This record gives sequence, C-alpha cells and structure tokens, in this order.
Amino acid sequence: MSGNSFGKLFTVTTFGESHGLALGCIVDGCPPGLPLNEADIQVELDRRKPGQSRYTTQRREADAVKILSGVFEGKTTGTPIGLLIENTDQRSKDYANIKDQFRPAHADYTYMHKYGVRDYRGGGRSSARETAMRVAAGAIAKKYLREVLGVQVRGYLSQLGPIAIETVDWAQVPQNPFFCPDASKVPEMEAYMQALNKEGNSIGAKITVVANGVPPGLGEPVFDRLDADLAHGLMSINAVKGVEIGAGFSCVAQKGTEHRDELTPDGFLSNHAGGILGGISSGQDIVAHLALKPTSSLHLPGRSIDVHGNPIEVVTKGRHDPCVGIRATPIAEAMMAIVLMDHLLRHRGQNADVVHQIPDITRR
Ligand SMILES: Cc1cc2nc3c(=O)[nH]c(=O)nc-3n(C[C@H](O)[C@H](O)[C@H](O)COP(=O)(O)O)c2cc1C
Ligand SMILES: C=C(O[C@@H]1CC(C(=O)O)=C[C@@H](OP(=O)(O)O)[C@H]1O)C(=O)O
Repeated sequence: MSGNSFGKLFTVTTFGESHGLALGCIVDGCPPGLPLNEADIQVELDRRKPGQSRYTTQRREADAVKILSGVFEGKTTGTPIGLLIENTDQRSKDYANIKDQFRPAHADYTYMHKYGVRDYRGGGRSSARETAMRVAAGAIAKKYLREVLGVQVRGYLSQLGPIAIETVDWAQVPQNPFFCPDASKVPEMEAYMQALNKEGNSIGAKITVVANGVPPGLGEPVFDRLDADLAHGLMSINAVKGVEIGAGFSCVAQKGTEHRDELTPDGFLSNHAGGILGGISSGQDIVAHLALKPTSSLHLPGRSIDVHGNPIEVVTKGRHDPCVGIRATPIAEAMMAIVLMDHLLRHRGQNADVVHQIPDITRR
C-alpha cells in the first residue's frame, strides 16, 4: 500500500494537492446503515477550514464537501464512500519564487530527494490542506462512534507558545478562535498572536485530544497496539513533532506508586496510562497530547540553497498560518476517531463471541 492510505478495516485514502483542482478521499469499511449526509461532514470541516480569523491563514476556502458514493437514501451502504472538495482560492503565483528553492523546515527539500519532482504551488501535497479530507473521513468515524457506541472524541489547544492553559472548560472550546478551553487565557493568546504577526514570525503549540466512553478491549497486544496506532495517526499530521499518551514523557520522573492507576470496584483512581494498557483500551478516557512545530513559511528571510546547491536567502510569500496548532484540534480529533473506528471493527471481527465475567469498572 502506498503512503496515501491509513487503517486496516476502516481505511482512508486521500488524494489532491493544495493548488490542484480538488481534494478527495475514499473511506472504505464503514458499516452499512449509518445515517449520513453532507451536513454531518460539513460541520466538522467548518471547524478546520482556513480564513476564519486573523490568527490563521487568510486563504478563503468554503471546503464544501460532496458525497460522491457509498450513501443511498440517507444511509451508508457499506460500499466505499467517495468525498470531494474543490479548491477555489489558489494563488499559485505567490510561489513562483520558491520553484527552485527549498524553504527551511517545509517539505520541499525532502520531496525533491524522494520524487525528483515537486508541485511547488502552495506546497502541493505536503500542504496541510490535505488534512481537510482527514477531517471529512473523521466526521464519519466520529458519527458512528458517537451514535452506535456513545463514544465522544474531542480536543482543545492546551498550549500556544509560552501560554499554557490551566483549566479545561469544554464549553469554552467553540467560543474562541483558538479552541482554547480556558477563557481567562484567550486575551493573552490574542495579544501574543498580534505581536507575533507584527514580527512576521510563527510559533509552536500543543493540542490535547480525549476519547470518552471507549469500551475496554480495543487494540492489539503487539505491533498494532492501540497506543502505537494512535501515535502513528497523530504523528502523521503535518508539523507534529511529538505525541504523548497519558503521562507521556512525564512518566520518566514518576515512581511506580505514583504512576500506577490503582483499581477499585468503583473505577480507576487515576489515569496516567491515558486509557491504554498493554496496547488495549482500559475503558478509561483515552488521552493524547500533540506537539506542533512553528510554521516554516515565513516572510522573514532565512538561509537555504536552490536546487543546484547554491546558497540563497529565501523569503516565502503566500498566505500562511502563524501558528499551525490553532487549526489542528479538529484534525487531531479526526485522526483519533479514525484509529478508534478501525480498532473497533478489528475487535468485532476477531472477538465478537468472547464471553467473560470481568466487570467493567469504568461503567459503574
Ligand atoms: C492545520 C495546519 C496548517 C498549516 N499551515 C501551514 C502554513 O500555512 N504554512 C506552512 O508553511 N506550513 C503549514 N503547516 C505545516 C506544513 O504543512 C508542514 O510543516 C509541512 O507539511 C512539512 O511537514 P512536517 O512539518 O510535518 O515535517 C500547517 C500544518 C497544519 C497541521
Ligand atoms: C489552505 C490551507 O492551509 C494551507 C496550509 C499550508 C501548508 O503548507 O501546510 C500552506 C498554506 O496554503 P498554501 O497551500 O496555499 O500555501 C495554508 O493556507 C488549508 O488548511 O486548507
């Protein structure tokens, strides 16, 4: 399989470039009978689309999705679901100057080494515009998980540069352009982004994603562990440089008595594991954190080389996110939902008939 697909039973294949005609995906393996229409998908795309605030790229795309196949009389048929979004606001001339140049920290240099050719218009396929299709596919996974299993997958911006959130109020997340769950931090984030925009620079960020209501037992014991597949799915998002599950790297400084999540008949006493033990869901919240690097395309000049190896000074034009993390929450939610959906189908396939007497202490 090429690198354009993800998943084993619930599979997502995307196609398209940022400045091409359209982006699309094929979602295969969705069970039949799920009520699905374009509005179900659009609502998620509208959370990710560019140009919605002064703190993101000013490219204006409606990201209007069309369902091409796999749905009949309002319900999924079990056959491949084809989805399409047309690109409408490409401004390819902005990229003429980097045709033969490599932007430091973007994918230009490595794409040329791999393919010997690159669509330099807006980064081509390396542009995070591709993530629109992951959000569209994730909307289907989210809907199934929510309506059939009662699983909720949601996320928030947990840190923007030096500004870390201190409280999580889920109701606040849709109330500001940052997906920030701590209302008291929003003015600070606005001021920080305004100063950053003036400087012409970019900044990194951290996102947290949580799945609630996941039944215990999803995952595999080795190789395709649920945590490994989550790390794969989340790390496959552009600009992600780190993924932590549960306590993540902070477990390095924890003692066993502190880290272990003790069990009682009424539930676990903590969740340092992030809802996964031995590669298999425990029934607790599944918690992941993502570190996203600062945007590489900058109007500030930087040293690089051209395709002939000559030293140059590169300045990127075009419309760019000053902090890519600001739009990453819906993408991270989508990837978590796709991984969980895939493992749900795999678990059903192998273990549908398993009978045991173990109580589910997370559902009491
Ligand atoms: C939501 C989102 C928006 C992004 N917007 C931009 C952007 O406007 N300009 C840019 O240079 N990179 C942007 N990126 C990052 C690039 O897509 C990414 O750096 C590039 O694909 C190189 O891959 P890597 O950073 O994963 O190594 C964005 C990433 C995400 C997740
Ligand atoms: C268009 C979107 O974001 C783009 C992500 C991106 C990049 O390099 O990742 C670069 C910019 O656009 P272009 O591909 O035209 O250079 C962003 O505007 C989008 O998310 O829909």
